[in-house]
Amino acid sequence: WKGDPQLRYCQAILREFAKKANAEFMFPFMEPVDYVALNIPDYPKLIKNPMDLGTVKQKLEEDEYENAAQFEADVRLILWNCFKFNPAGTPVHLMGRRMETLFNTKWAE
Ligand SMILES: Cc1ccc(Nc2c(-c3ccc(O)cc3)nc3c(C)cccn23)cc1
Repeated sequence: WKGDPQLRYCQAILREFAKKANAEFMFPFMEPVDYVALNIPDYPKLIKNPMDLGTVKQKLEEDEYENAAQFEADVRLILWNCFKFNPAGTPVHLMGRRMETLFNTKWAE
């Protein structure tokens, strides 16, 4: 991925997501949803394709993305899962909206 400027930009976006200044709304998406710890046993019934930014970072570093579109699809999967499970207006849904806005802004650059 180091050769592909688009994938290099994906890494810059992950660094932006990981900034302490963004942690207040990024934390639910940084690691896989631990539905046991969070006491949401229905999660795996509802969300068939879990995704999180830790997994995205690992896939990028292990060259699993052929192009930036595949990276974008995984980031949007994180958001769709969030909006599907967390109803509109709930704290985590609102955090997802803030992540979505940040991503759309950086992705459009
Ligand atoms: C009872 C209840 C209700 C909602 C939640 N959501 C939630 C999620 C979450 C993230 C992405 C996602 O696709 C689904 C859920 N992550 C969290 C965290 C880190 C702390 C607290 C709540 N969290 C947890 C428990």
